Amino acid sequence: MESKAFIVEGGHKLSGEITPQGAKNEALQILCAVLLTEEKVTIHNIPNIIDVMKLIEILGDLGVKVNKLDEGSYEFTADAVDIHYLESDEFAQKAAKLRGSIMVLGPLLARFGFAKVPKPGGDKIGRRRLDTHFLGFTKLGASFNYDDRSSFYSIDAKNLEGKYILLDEPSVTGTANVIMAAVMAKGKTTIYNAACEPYIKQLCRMLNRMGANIQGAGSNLLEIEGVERLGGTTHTMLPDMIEIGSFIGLAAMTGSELTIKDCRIDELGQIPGVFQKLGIQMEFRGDDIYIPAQENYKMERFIDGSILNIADGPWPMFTPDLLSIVLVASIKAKGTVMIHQKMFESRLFFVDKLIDMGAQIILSDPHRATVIGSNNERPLRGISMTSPDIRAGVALLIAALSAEGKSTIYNIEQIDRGYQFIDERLRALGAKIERV
Ligand SMILES: CC(=O)N[C@H]1[C@@H](OP(=O)(O)OP(=O)(O)OC[C@H]2O[C@@H](n3ccc(=O)[nH]c3=O)[C@H](O)[C@@H]2O)O[C@H](CO)[C@@H](O)[C@@H]1O
Ligand SMILES: C=C(OP(=O)(O)O)C(=O)O
Repeated sequence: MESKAFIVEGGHKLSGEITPQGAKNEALQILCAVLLTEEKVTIHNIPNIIDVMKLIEILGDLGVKVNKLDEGSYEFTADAVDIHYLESDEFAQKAAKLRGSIMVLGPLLARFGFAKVPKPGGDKIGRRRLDTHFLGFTKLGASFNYDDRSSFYSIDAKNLEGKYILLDEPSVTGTANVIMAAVMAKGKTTIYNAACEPYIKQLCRMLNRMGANIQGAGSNLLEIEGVERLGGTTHTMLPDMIEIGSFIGLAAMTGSELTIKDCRIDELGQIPGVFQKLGIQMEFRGDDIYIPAQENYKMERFIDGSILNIADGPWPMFTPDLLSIVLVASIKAKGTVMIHQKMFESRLFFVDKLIDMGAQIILSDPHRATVIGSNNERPLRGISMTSPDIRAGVALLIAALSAEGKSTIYNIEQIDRGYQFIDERLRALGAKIERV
């Protein structure tokens, strides 16, 4: 995709049904896990987004046979991995473009005793340290080196041995990496303070189907009994919960009646409840979320009458990836809310664009923004803006679709990194978006 901007004509109501794509952050883990076996792994519901396609390309370059079966369905066979590819300039360039590339480390270490990656890419949303990954690998017996000049992290180990590992923080990609390193280690590994997102649960389920022995999936205490080898399997990605949350925010801000199909509501944790706290009505119809057209909605207060505060935290707390969407959805509500982004320090700066559009927001510091909702009395106005990161990008797109007049959003590669054909899918609901 060569395009650079979306031109959005705001103020149109959307309506209809939309089906979420497969989960981006699950896909990045699951794709790396195909490196753990020389047998065929079939994966369904793979989202067609930039980050995922880049990772598939890297797997292919590493020698994994990639066979596309259908839209979103692929077979992978890692029976001839060329570990020397990790030394190439091409790998350095490609792997540095996405966050997910860091998760080739665990499986390559488990299978080949060596791995390296450049400093990974992903959103520039504050410091994104990787200590947890290397703390885990070194506990299992690997030696670790960081080359400051080339920005390459490398690890190697003749043998990995199961250990008790208390993670310093429940890092999502860190937990996935340590699990993948531990599944074929000798003996028992216990990971405490593990991340427990549905993504990690899905990864554990997949690995168990491949022959691993992991107990505790979905909790913060994982017990892994090492096995000799893993075999092939078939895996289907969950619907992307961040897309689901984004569509709830979109429906609310544009006053649209939308049905979000096949949501796996059982795996959404706090997500629907947080949007309901903003006053957004929704109905669960089987596994669909129905959102009626709402001109007005009123934020709740806490039981003692104090002002609402919505903060992120490691799962099962509210995911940081949806705070930008919650923030934008609160602009139209009646009431006041403090949005507290605890985990990242540069994810709220996009609010200056919302302020330019007419929103009443006070950015108190890099972590906290207070939104004084308009009760739908002061519509936003369209402006030109640049998308700083994936979720802020979609938050700005939602704001633009709800605004009076025309907006231009630049740097939409950020949005395409994580939302599949978003312009096309929203046009089908009646949105006026042009890709230029
Ligand atoms: C490819 C991928 O899957 N990316 C996701 C993954 O990134 P990623 O795995 O990189 O994020 P981590 O879970 O490692 O940490 C995210 C940030 O939160 C901080 N932190 C973490 C735990 C904690 O208890 N306290 C704390 O402050 C970390 O220091 C870091 O700054 O998880 C993040 C947190 O859900 C999401 O935003 C990213 O979309
Ligand atoms: C921050 C995100 O992605 P990444 O970790 O790939 O930068 C995200 O998905 O919101």
